[in-house]
Amino acid sequence: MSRWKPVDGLQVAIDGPSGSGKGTAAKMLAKEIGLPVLDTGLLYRLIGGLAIERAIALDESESLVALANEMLESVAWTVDGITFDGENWTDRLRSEAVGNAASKVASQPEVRECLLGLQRKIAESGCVMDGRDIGTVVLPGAQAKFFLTASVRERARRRWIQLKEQGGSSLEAVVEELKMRDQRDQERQHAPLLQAEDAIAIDSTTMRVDDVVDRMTGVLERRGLIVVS
Ligand SMILES: Nc1ncnc2c1ncn2[C@@H]1O[C@H](COP(=O)(O)OP(=O)(O)OP(=O)(O)O)[C@@H](O)[C@H]1O
Ligand SMILES: Nc1ccn([C@H]2C[C@H](O)[C@@H](COP(=O)(O)O)O2)c(=O)n1
Repeated sequence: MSRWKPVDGLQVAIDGPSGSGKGTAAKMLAKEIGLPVLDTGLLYRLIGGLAIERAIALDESESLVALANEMLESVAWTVDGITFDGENWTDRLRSEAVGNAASKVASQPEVRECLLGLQRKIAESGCVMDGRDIGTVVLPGAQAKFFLTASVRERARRRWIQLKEQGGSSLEAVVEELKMRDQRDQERQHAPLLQAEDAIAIDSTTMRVDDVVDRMTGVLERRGLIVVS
Protein backbone atom coordinates (compact mmCIF):
# COMPACT_ATOMS: atom_id res chain seq x y z
CA MET A 1 0.00 0.00 0.00
CA SER A 2 1.42 3.40 -1.02
CA ARG A 3 1.98 6.01 1.66
CA TRP A 4 0.88 8.73 -0.75
CA LYS A 5 -2.09 9.23 -3.05
CA PRO A 6 -1.57 11.21 -6.28
CA VAL A 7 -4.05 13.77 -7.64
CA ASP A 8 -6.03 12.44 -10.64
CA GLY A 9 -3.99 12.18 -13.83
CA LEU A 10 -0.69 13.26 -12.21
CA GLN A 11 2.17 13.18 -14.72
CA VAL A 12 5.74 13.24 -13.44
CA ALA A 13 8.54 13.61 -16.01
CA ILE A 14 12.09 12.54 -15.10
CA ASP A 15 14.81 13.23 -17.64
CA GLY A 16 18.57 13.03 -17.53
CA PRO A 17 21.67 11.43 -19.02
CA SER A 18 22.56 7.75 -18.83
CA GLY A 19 23.45 6.52 -15.35
CA SER A 20 22.04 9.56 -13.54
CA GLY A 21 19.70 7.15 -11.74
CA LYS A 22 16.44 8.30 -13.31
CA GLY A 23 15.15 4.78 -14.02
CA THR A 24 15.76 3.63 -10.46
CA ALA A 25 14.31 6.82 -8.97
CA ALA A 26 11.28 6.71 -11.33
CA LYS A 27 10.42 3.15 -10.25
CA MET A 28 10.80 3.93 -6.55
CA LEU A 29 8.84 7.16 -6.80
CA ALA A 30 6.03 5.49 -8.79
CA LYS A 31 5.74 2.73 -6.18
CA GLU A 32 5.73 5.23 -3.34
CA ILE A 33 3.03 7.47 -4.81
CA GLY A 34 0.95 4.70 -6.41
CA LEU A 35 1.37 5.47 -10.12
CA PRO A 36 2.39 3.32 -13.09
CA VAL A 37 5.88 3.90 -14.48
CA LEU A 38 7.35 3.81 -17.98
CA ASP A 39 11.09 3.71 -18.74
CA THR A 40 10.95 5.08 -22.30
CA GLY A 41 14.61 4.13 -22.89
CA LEU A 42 13.45 0.52 -23.04
CA LEU A 43 11.33 1.29 -26.12
CA TYR A 44 14.34 2.77 -27.95
CA ARG A 45 16.52 -0.08 -26.69
CA LEU A 46 14.05 -2.64 -28.03
CA ILE A 47 14.16 -1.04 -31.49
CA GLY A 48 17.98 -0.90 -31.28
CA GLY A 49 18.16 -4.54 -30.12
CA LEU A 50 15.82 -5.73 -32.87
CA ALA A 51 17.79 -3.74 -35.48
CA ILE A 52 21.05 -5.41 -34.36
CA GLU A 53 19.43 -8.85 -34.41
CA ARG A 54 18.04 -8.32 -37.92
CA ALA A 55 21.17 -6.57 -39.23
CA ILE A 56 19.26 -3.36 -40.06
CA ALA A 57 21.53 -0.31 -40.43
CA LEU A 58 21.02 2.11 -37.54
CA ASP A 59 20.57 5.09 -39.88
CA GLU A 60 18.13 3.43 -42.28
CA SER A 61 15.11 5.48 -41.36
CA GLU A 62 12.49 3.63 -43.44
CA SER A 63 13.39 0.16 -42.11
CA LEU A 64 13.63 1.52 -38.57
CA VAL A 65 10.15 3.03 -38.80
CA ALA A 66 8.80 -0.33 -40.00
CA LEU A 67 10.57 -1.96 -37.06
CA ALA A 68 9.15 0.62 -34.63
CA ASN A 69 5.62 -0.01 -35.92
CA GLU A 70 6.10 -3.77 -35.62
CA MET A 71 7.42 -3.25 -32.11
CA LEU A 72 4.37 -1.17 -31.15
CA GLU A 73 2.06 -4.03 -32.22
CA SER A 74 3.67 -6.63 -29.93
CA VAL A 75 5.26 -4.78 -27.03
CA ALA A 76 4.20 -5.09 -23.38
CA TRP A 77 5.92 -4.00 -20.19
CA THR A 78 5.77 -4.21 -16.44
CA VAL A 79 7.68 -2.36 -13.75
CA ASP A 80 10.42 -5.00 -14.17
CA GLY A 81 10.93 -4.91 -17.91
CA ILE A 82 9.69 -5.35 -21.42
CA THR A 83 8.43 -8.19 -23.62
CA PHE A 84 8.20 -8.40 -27.40
CA ASP A 85 6.03 -11.06 -29.03
CA GLY A 86 5.60 -12.65 -25.60
CA GLU A 87 9.37 -13.01 -25.10
CA ASN A 88 11.18 -11.21 -22.26
CA TRP A 89 13.83 -8.92 -23.77
CA THR A 90 14.82 -6.99 -20.64
CA ASP A 91 18.18 -8.62 -19.87
CA ARG A 92 19.49 -8.58 -23.40
CA LEU A 93 18.68 -4.87 -23.74
CA ARG A 94 21.00 -3.84 -20.89
CA SER A 95 24.33 -3.97 -22.77
CA GLU A 96 26.26 -0.86 -23.86
CA ALA A 97 26.05 -2.11 -27.46
CA VAL A 98 22.26 -1.95 -27.31
CA GLY A 99 22.41 1.39 -25.42
CA ASN A 100 24.49 2.85 -28.24
CA ALA A 101 22.22 1.36 -30.91
CA ALA A 102 19.22 2.85 -29.07
CA SER A 103 20.89 6.26 -28.99
CA LYS A 104 21.51 6.05 -32.77
CA VAL A 105 17.97 4.99 -33.71
CA ALA A 106 16.65 7.66 -31.34
CA SER A 107 18.33 10.34 -33.43
CA GLN A 108 15.92 9.54 -36.31
CA PRO A 109 12.95 11.97 -36.01
CA GLU A 110 10.61 9.51 -37.79
CA VAL A 111 11.33 6.83 -35.17
CA ARG A 112 10.67 9.30 -32.32
CA GLU A 113 7.41 10.33 -33.96
CA CYS A 114 6.24 6.68 -34.00
CA LEU A 115 6.72 6.36 -30.24
CA LEU A 116 5.12 9.66 -29.30
CA GLY A 117 1.48 8.53 -29.46
CA LEU A 118 2.07 5.46 -27.28
CA GLN A 119 3.95 7.44 -24.63
CA ARG A 120 1.23 10.10 -24.45
CA LYS A 121 -1.55 7.51 -24.31
CA ILE A 122 0.10 5.73 -21.39
CA ALA A 123 0.41 9.02 -19.52
CA GLU A 124 -3.25 10.00 -20.00
CA SER A 125 -4.46 8.56 -16.71
CA GLY A 126 -1.29 9.53 -14.82
CA CYS A 127 2.19 8.08 -14.59
CA VAL A 128 5.85 8.59 -13.83
CA MET A 129 7.84 8.54 -17.08
CA ASP A 130 11.60 8.73 -17.52
CA GLY A 131 13.72 9.40 -20.57
CA ARG A 132 15.47 12.26 -22.36
CA ASP A 133 12.65 14.40 -23.80
CA ILE A 134 9.72 13.69 -21.48
CA GLY A 135 9.51 17.16 -19.91
CA THR A 136 10.31 18.99 -23.15
CA VAL A 137 8.45 17.06 -25.90
CA VAL A 138 6.45 14.03 -24.75
CA LEU A 139 4.66 15.57 -21.75
CA PRO A 140 5.34 19.32 -21.83
CA GLY A 141 2.31 19.84 -19.58
CA ALA A 142 3.49 17.43 -16.84
CA GLN A 143 2.69 18.89 -13.39
CA ALA A 144 6.17 17.98 -12.09
CA LYS A 145 9.43 17.70 -14.00
CA PHE A 146 12.81 16.64 -12.68
CA PHE A 147 16.17 16.70 -14.44
CA LEU A 148 18.50 14.22 -12.80
CA THR A 149 22.26 14.57 -13.29
CA ALA A 150 25.50 13.23 -11.81
CA SER A 151 29.15 13.68 -12.76
CA VAL A 152 30.30 11.66 -15.77
CA ARG A 153 32.70 9.71 -13.58
CA GLU A 154 30.05 8.76 -11.05
CA ARG A 155 27.59 7.77 -13.79
CA ALA A 156 30.29 5.66 -15.45
CA ARG A 157 31.16 4.06 -12.12
CA ARG A 158 27.53 3.05 -11.61
CA ARG A 159 27.27 1.67 -15.16
CA TRP A 160 30.65 -0.12 -14.82
CA ILE A 161 29.43 -1.93 -11.70
CA GLN A 162 26.36 -3.10 -13.64
CA LEU A 163 28.41 -4.18 -16.66
CA LYS A 164 30.94 -6.08 -14.51
CA GLU A 165 28.21 -8.68 -13.97
CA GLN A 166 28.32 -9.28 -17.75
CA GLY A 167 32.14 -9.39 -17.72
CA GLY A 168 32.25 -5.84 -19.16
CA SER A 169 34.85 -3.20 -20.06
CA SER A 170 37.25 -1.09 -17.99
CA LEU A 171 36.03 2.01 -16.13
CA GLU A 172 37.93 4.28 -18.54
CA ALA A 173 36.24 2.62 -21.54
CA VAL A 174 32.83 3.11 -19.91
CA VAL A 175 33.64 6.81 -19.27
CA GLU A 176 34.49 7.30 -22.95
CA GLU A 177 31.37 5.44 -24.17
CA LEU A 178 29.17 7.47 -21.85
CA LYS A 179 30.66 10.76 -23.08
CA MET A 180 29.99 9.76 -26.68
CA ARG A 181 26.41 8.76 -25.91
CA ASP A 182 25.82 12.01 -23.95
CA GLN A 183 27.13 14.00 -26.89
CA ARG A 184 24.91 12.18 -29.42
CA ASP A 185 21.81 12.50 -27.20
CA GLN A 186 22.48 16.20 -26.49
CA GLU A 187 23.44 17.28 -29.99
CA ARG A 188 20.78 15.54 -32.09
CA GLN A 189 18.46 17.98 -33.86
CA HIS A 190 15.14 16.46 -32.86
CA ALA A 191 14.11 16.26 -29.17
CA PRO A 192 17.64 16.32 -27.70
CA LEU A 193 18.43 15.61 -24.06
CA LEU A 194 17.63 18.98 -22.50
CA GLN A 195 16.44 20.31 -19.16
CA ALA A 196 12.92 21.74 -19.50
CA GLU A 197 12.70 25.36 -18.32
CA ASP A 198 10.28 24.39 -15.54
CA ALA A 199 12.20 21.26 -14.46
CA ILE A 200 13.86 20.96 -11.07
CA ALA A 201 17.49 19.86 -11.37
CA ILE A 202 18.79 17.26 -8.91
CA ASP A 203 22.49 16.38 -8.89
CA SER A 204 22.65 12.82 -7.55
CA THR A 205 26.48 12.53 -7.59
CA THR A 206 26.72 12.23 -3.81
CA MET A 207 23.10 11.36 -3.05
CA ARG A 208 21.58 7.99 -2.23
CA VAL A 209 18.60 6.97 -4.37
CA ASP A 210 16.33 7.21 -1.30
CA ASP A 211 17.36 10.83 -0.82
CA VAL A 212 16.67 11.61 -4.49
CA VAL A 213 13.18 10.12 -4.16
CA ASP A 214 12.56 11.99 -0.88
CA ARG A 215 13.51 15.24 -2.63
CA MET A 216 10.96 14.44 -5.36
CA THR A 217 8.13 13.50 -3.00
CA GLY A 218 8.86 16.69 -1.02
CA VAL A 219 8.29 18.78 -4.16
CA LEU A 220 5.11 16.87 -5.05
CA GLU A 221 3.74 17.26 -1.53
CA ARG A 222 4.49 21.00 -1.37
CA ARG A 223 2.71 21.48 -4.68
CA GLY A 224 -0.35 19.56 -3.45
CA LEU A 225 0.16 16.88 -6.13
CA ILE A 226 0.25 14.03 -3.61
CA VAL A 227 -1.50 13.70 -0.27
CA VAL A 228 -1.02 11.23 2.58
CA SER A 229 -3.33 8.27 1.89
N1 LIG B 1 21.96 7.82 -6.33
C1 LIG B 1 22.59 6.70 -6.68
N2 LIG B 1 23.71 6.32 -6.05
C2 LIG B 1 24.36 5.18 -6.42
N3 LIG B 1 23.95 4.34 -7.39
C3 LIG B 1 22.84 4.67 -8.05
C4 LIG B 1 22.10 5.86 -7.74
N4 LIG B 1 21.04 5.92 -8.57
C5 LIG B 1 21.13 4.83 -9.37
N5 LIG B 1 22.18 4.08 -9.04
C6 LIG B 1 22.62 2.84 -9.70
O1 LIG B 1 23.21 3.23 -10.93
C7 LIG B 1 22.85 2.33 -11.97
C8 LIG B 1 22.18 3.11 -13.10
O2 LIG B 1 20.97 3.61 -12.62
P1 LIG B 1 19.71 3.77 -13.57
O3 LIG B 1 19.58 2.61 -14.48
O4 LIG B 1 18.57 4.12 -12.71
O5 LIG B 1 20.18 5.04 -14.42
P2 LIG B 1 19.48 5.69 -15.68
O6 LIG B 1 19.68 7.16 -15.56
O7 LIG B 1 18.07 5.21 -15.78
O8 LIG B 1 20.37 5.10 -16.86
P3 LIG B 1 19.95 4.75 -18.36
O9 LIG B 1 19.48 6.01 -18.98
O10 LIG B 1 21.20 4.28 -19.01
O11 LIG B 1 18.88 3.69 -18.29
C9 LIG B 1 21.97 1.26 -11.33
O12 LIG B 1 22.76 0.15 -11.00
C10 LIG B 1 21.45 1.92 -10.05
O13 LIG B 1 21.20 0.99 -9.03
N1 LIG C 1 12.91 9.40 -24.06
C1 LIG C 1 14.05 8.85 -24.56
C2 LIG C 1 14.61 7.69 -23.99
C3 LIG C 1 15.74 7.17 -24.52
N2 LIG C 1 16.30 7.74 -25.60
C4 LIG C 1 17.49 7.18 -26.25
C5 LIG C 1 18.78 7.85 -25.88
C6 LIG C 1 19.50 6.86 -25.02
O1 LIG C 1 20.91 6.93 -25.25
C7 LIG C 1 18.93 5.52 -25.46
C8 LIG C 1 18.84 4.48 -24.36
O2 LIG C 1 18.13 5.04 -23.27
P1 LIG C 1 18.40 4.57 -21.74
O3 LIG C 1 17.86 3.19 -21.61
O4 LIG C 1 19.87 4.62 -21.54
O5 LIG C 1 17.63 5.55 -20.91
O6 LIG C 1 17.61 5.81 -25.93
C9 LIG C 1 15.75 8.88 -26.12
O7 LIG C 1 16.30 9.44 -27.10
N3 LIG C 1 14.64 9.40 -25.61
